[in-house]
Amino acid sequence: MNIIEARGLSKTFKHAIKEPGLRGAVKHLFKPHHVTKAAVNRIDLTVQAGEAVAYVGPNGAGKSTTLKMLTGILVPSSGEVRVNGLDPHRQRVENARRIGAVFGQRTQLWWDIPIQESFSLLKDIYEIPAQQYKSNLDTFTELLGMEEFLHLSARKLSLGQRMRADLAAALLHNPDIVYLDEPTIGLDIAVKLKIREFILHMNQTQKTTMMLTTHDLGDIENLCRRLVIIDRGSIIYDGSLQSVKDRFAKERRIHFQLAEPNAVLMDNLERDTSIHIIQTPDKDSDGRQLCVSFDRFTISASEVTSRVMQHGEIIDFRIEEPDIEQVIKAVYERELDMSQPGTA
Ligand SMILES: Nc1ncnc2c1ncn2[C@@H]1O[C@H](COP(=O)(O)OP(=O)(O)OP(=O)(O)O)[C@@H](O)[C@H]1O
Repeated sequence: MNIIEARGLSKTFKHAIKEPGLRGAVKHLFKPHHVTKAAVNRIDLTVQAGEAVAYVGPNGAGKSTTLKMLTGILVPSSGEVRVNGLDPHRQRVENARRIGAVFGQRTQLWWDIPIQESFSLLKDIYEIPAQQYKSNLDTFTELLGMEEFLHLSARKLSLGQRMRADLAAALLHNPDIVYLDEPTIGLDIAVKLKIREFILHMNQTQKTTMMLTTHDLGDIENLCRRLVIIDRGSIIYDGSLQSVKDRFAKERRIHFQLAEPNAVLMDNLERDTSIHIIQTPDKDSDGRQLCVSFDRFTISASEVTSRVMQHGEIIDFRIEEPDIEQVIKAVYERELDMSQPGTA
């Protein structure tokens, strides 16, 4: 079942163009000049109930604007969107009952009252049955380690404590779908792991659909099998994290353990234009470790291995997994053409 369905969804914003200085301000007052810019440009997106989707892209790509349209905060300029069969903006109240949202930079908790009181207010607002409320609160307190700060007000919490409380607040009413905008931003590794475990737990046990925007690749690798990349308002990739690696990680590395130091092999590799030596056997090593890199769209791993084997005996070898961080960085920096499938 599709829980999110967006077709041709767009949002444009009008930006005022002012000349600098007082003259520009006066001129703008009498003859305002605006340009219209598409923050989200005709995106199609469907998400199945129970999926965990990472929605990523460089700064200003349109991630938050998309989430705001899905939550009903912003009205789309054009296109269609349905969440749980509802129009998120027109049926905002009904939609809000069935979703949860965590925006890393803001809190939905009351600033000056104890966290447990905030939770209790949410119980009344969402009309959560007493038993469900108690069971969720107990489970969340345990999983997120909230016991020690339940009596404190949001104002007094550290960022990590507040994020845990915000996450609990967003899920207390058992929403079908939760939007998480940078849920681990600025957190230390221990809290990050706790939050990831909790998200994973809710996704797996309650089948809560998770839609997550993040710049933290650890969040993506640990939580989401599906990756949607948006750039300049358009979706440029929608697929698995693994296939991003398979299709776009150009450079591969192989680590060889040689039977013995081998000058002839090294000479041959130095002359081979498709293979680059990363780590030459030197005085510090025993001369038997060799690491080479190659462009996998130009030459295959088996061909590299066979070229090495032509000149020397190999005891062992290991192909290094491509670094997803480097791939995503290349996508953001527009070094990769996402419309071109890989050749291998
Ligand atoms: N209320 C607004 N008025 C005018 N322009 C806006 C508004 N909100 C967003 N924009 C513009 O829309 C574009 C997309 O912004 P958005 O916040 O969706 O990006 P993002 O992908 O979430 O970025 P980030 O990773 O930096 O949070 C940006 O160019 C931004 O300046």
